[in-house]
Amino acid sequence: MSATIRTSSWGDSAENAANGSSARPLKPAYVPPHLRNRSMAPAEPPSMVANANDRGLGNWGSSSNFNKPEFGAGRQGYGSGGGFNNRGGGGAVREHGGRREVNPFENDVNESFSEQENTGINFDAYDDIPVETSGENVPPPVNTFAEIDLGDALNQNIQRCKYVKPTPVQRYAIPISLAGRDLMACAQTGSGKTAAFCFPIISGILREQYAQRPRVARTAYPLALILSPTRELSCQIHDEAKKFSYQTGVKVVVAYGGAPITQQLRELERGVDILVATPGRLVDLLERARVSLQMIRYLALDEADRMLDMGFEPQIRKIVEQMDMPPPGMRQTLLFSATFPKEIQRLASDFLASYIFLAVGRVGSSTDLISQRVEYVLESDKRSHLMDLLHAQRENDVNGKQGLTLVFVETKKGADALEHCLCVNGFPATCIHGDRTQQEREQALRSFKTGNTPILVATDVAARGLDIPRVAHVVNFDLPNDIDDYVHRIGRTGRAGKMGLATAFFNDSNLSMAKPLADLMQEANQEVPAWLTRYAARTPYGGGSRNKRTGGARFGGRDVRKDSSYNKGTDYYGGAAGGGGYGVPTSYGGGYGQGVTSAWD
Ligand SMILES: Nc1ncnc2c1ncn2[C@@H]1O[C@H](COP(=O)(O)OP(=O)(O)OP(=O)(O)O)[C@@H](O)[C@H]1O
Repeated sequence: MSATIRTSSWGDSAENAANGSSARPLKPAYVPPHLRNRSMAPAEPPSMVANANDRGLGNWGSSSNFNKPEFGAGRQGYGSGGGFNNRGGGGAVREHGGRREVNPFENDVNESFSEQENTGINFDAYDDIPVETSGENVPPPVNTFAEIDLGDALNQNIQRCKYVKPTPVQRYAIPISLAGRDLMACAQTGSGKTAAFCFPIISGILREQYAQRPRVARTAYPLALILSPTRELSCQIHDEAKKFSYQTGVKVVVAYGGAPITQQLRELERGVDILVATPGRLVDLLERARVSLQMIRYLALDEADRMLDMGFEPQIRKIVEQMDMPPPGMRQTLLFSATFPKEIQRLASDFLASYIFLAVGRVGSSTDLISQRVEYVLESDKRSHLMDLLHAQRENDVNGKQGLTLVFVETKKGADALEHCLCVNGFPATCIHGDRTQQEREQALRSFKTGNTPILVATDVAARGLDIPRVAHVVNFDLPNDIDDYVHRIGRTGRAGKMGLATAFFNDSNLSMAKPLADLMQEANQEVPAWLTRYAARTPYGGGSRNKRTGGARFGGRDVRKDSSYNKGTDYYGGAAGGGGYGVPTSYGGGYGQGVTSAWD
């Protein structure tokens, strides 16, 4: 027997709210495994959410405390951070446009390292972590933040963040960057790369006496530019950078597409030292001459391999090479990612001068922290299988503090459809993808983060960089076509010392992923099902043509300059790929050519 319910999808409920109707087609409700084949009363209609922007917990068990900001709220009363030095020039950064600086720690609900919940990163586990550095005169790593002279104000903010020790990537990357060297850094997801590039930039800005910036009306002259592929990630980096630079006088501004440009222009006019941006919006600002890159001293590309992938490469080249940014050698360039395919490394060398290559960790994921499972699920069974998993999760929830579940699908339509299906079956879900308005995207993410809707269905727009505490489970409902994308997706859990679970649904449409997936799992000491090993043996290496990696060097964990074939006959740092473009017939989501609206940006 199936119960019928009325429901409303996210988009529709807004529309319905407008026209006073909420009628939807009738759908059978999900029946949990233990109630199947039983005569039963119609399932309780899920308490669907009235508000189009708030999918609420509905009947999601007893997880009533999802919404509570339990940690760190109201932390304040810190003394003035002072300043590293009295930096001259710069101008606009001291006063924050004459406004009082908001305490970014005030509403800090990041529980990652709270005493109650977390023992913090298990640093001992990292003691034997393999680290590879190459390049000339590599500065030695440090063991503590105290060993590095970051300045009082920044040190105080590090304490406010409750960072006790530097993570392995920070131990190596910060001294390298502070020594003024260009860096290509590869370290696993959730291992603290954001701070690894933010600390040296902030410290450097505080330390240096930069020449007076030009005074051209309505044009901003940032000293540092941090580029990232998605709006949400740029916002996150901006939030982090604001914490790190609190009371230092360093001004951080974010610019990204999909949001009104006027507000961003106003912020820029008030002065900016560090500009965090997505490429599309930045190009717009440059073309309007509202931003000049003439004074850039630091360029950081987060998710650098994605930024130099064919979707973004033309825009990145335009920003870095064709506008007024100082060339390599005159600026410091920092590239970070958890994955660095060799062909991207080659391309990246165009943007670097005498760089140091750093690889921290064994494989391109948080390895032991993430339990990886792969299950054979027919396309037609995926939905019911997912609901079984979610149901079991709910049943096993002993303390009412269910973790969050992130479900990755291939297409935007697929995301909408799955979200709808979950909601009508009583699983509080929301979704994020490139066809949603920016407001909807931000609202969905907020609702997920707070636990109000503990299931987020997402396309690859949420695959990289997002640091969402309490993501306990990542489900690859549709496997990606590229193993690196898999690495980034599962990296949304098992972050910063926490354990996580990743489940992948595999079927015959994923044959090209059999071998890379089996290899990756094996390297991460995960149990590889015998059937997957058989598939892997039968199928040639696939996993995305842009990402063939030779020699077993996982996640590009090897400096491409060491390859005998590297750049034969040309200058070591001259860039092997020349004009870029490495002819990749990819079908990965999100990439876009010049002038095309992006799901990412
Ligand atoms: N030294 C530290 N001590 C404790 N926590 C830290 C430290 N450095 C960073 N963190 C925390 O670790 C978490 C992950 O950091 P971050 O988002 O920078 O990871 P990432 O390496 O950039 O991951 P991804 O590859 O997914 O982008 C964040 O919540 C951050 O606040």
